[in-house]
Amino acid sequence: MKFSHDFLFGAASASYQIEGAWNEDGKGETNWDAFSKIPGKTFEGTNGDVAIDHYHRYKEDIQLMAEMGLESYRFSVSWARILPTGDGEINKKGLEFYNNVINECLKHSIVPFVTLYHWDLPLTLEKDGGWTNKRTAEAFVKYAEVCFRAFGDRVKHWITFNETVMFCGLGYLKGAHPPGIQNDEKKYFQATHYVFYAHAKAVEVYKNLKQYGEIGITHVFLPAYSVDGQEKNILAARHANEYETFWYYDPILKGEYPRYVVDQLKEKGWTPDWTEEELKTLKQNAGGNDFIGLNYYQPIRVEKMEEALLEQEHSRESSTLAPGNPSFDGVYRTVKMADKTYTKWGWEISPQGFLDGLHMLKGRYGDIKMYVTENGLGDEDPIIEGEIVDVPRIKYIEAHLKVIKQAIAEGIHLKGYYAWSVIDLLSWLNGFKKQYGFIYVDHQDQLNRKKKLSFHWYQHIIETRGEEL
Ligand SMILES: C[C@@]1(C(=O)O)OC[C@H]2O[C@@H](O)[C@H](O)[C@@H](O)[C@H]2O1
Repeated sequence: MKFSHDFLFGAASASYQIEGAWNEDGKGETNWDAFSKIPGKTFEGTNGDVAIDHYHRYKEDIQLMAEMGLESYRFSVSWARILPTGDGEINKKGLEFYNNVINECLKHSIVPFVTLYHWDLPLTLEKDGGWTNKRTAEAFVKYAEVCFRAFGDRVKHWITFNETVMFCGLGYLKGAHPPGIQNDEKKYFQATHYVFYAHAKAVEVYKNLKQYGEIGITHVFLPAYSVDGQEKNILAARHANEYETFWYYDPILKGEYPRYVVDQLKEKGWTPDWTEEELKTLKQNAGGNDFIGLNYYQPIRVEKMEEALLEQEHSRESSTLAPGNPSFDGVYRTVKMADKTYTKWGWEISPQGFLDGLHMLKGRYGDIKMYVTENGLGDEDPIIEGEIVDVPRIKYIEAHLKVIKQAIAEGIHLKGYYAWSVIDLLSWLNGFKKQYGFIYVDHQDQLNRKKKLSFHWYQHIIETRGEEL
């Protein structure tokens, strides 16, 4: 059986990780431009000043995507190229660049799928409290409207935010991302709330513009499973799902926060300073979501933590989502299990975990349309006689596409798959060491691009619409 004709085979990237040109053509400075230059913050001091120079090589890159037969390209807009100070004057050169990228996609019949926020925040706003300040939420809504009006005649698929749990969790709990704050639960929950509020307002603005495209949000999908059948560990997995999944999906799809978490935040003094108007906005716009984007890489296996949580000193290494770490509140820890398989970065490889998780989501949220907006293998690809023979990536993606096909057959409303990433790019915490792409970038030879084995494999899958999977 083939994937249906309206299922999109895509691949993804993000502005800070590919563009470079960090201070060109009027672009404002971002939190990542500044944070990445603080000694010790990034792997081997890597940063996005040049990245893979997509800003100047986007035509070549999109041409390669066309050769792969890519049906859709998910990329993000750098807010600071459009509004250099976050909520001030529009930078026309910024609009011009993304118009060129969109037009280049359409020239090759590639559907642009645009993420408005993939972690690079204008520095002016970061310095003014970032996502813990409502000003940032209000500035985001203005920025989103500028993008809708500038690109919405050609862009019909919009993602507001990428992986809120990552930029809020790493920004305010682990300190591995800007603003580099550790263990501040109150700020963490406040930031997530203002992101959800900004999302709901952006949905409202988009629907009022009547551009008749679709809008949603992309979350990490990290289904938690108990390590065994013990009641205490089953409850620990429930706790993990409440904080890592339902806290993120409920306010978007139900328009209200999960009671389980709200009650506990109240006890601990972590409740966001929200207003009735903000909560009403979430409720009123929940129905406006056309889809939810899932970034699935792995499930987590959890057990109850018995010992008290000591104040955690986090590091970049302890922030790369490998198992064996306690949850921020010390209720559970993630566990690496002997009978599972893992990537070089310790992420479990579990297509079955994805399938089971999809049914959990459908059980809680009904028949909401879903896209897999990221899935892929972070690896150090083998090079044999000058060829990048990334067979592990082919096996990883093949296994997940098989499960996606099965999920659709079992009634899950999945309408697209975006591999992370279309091309090797800068990893926030792993520099250029952790590769995800179908296209190799040679940092020893002028960032020249080279097709990997997986490029040809994915080209065949798209051509045959996955019939043989
Ligand atoms: C943490 C990490 C990684 O480096 O493996 O997860 C997978 C992927 O998620 C994306 O949303 C990030 O933009 C990209 O940089 C990757 O980040």
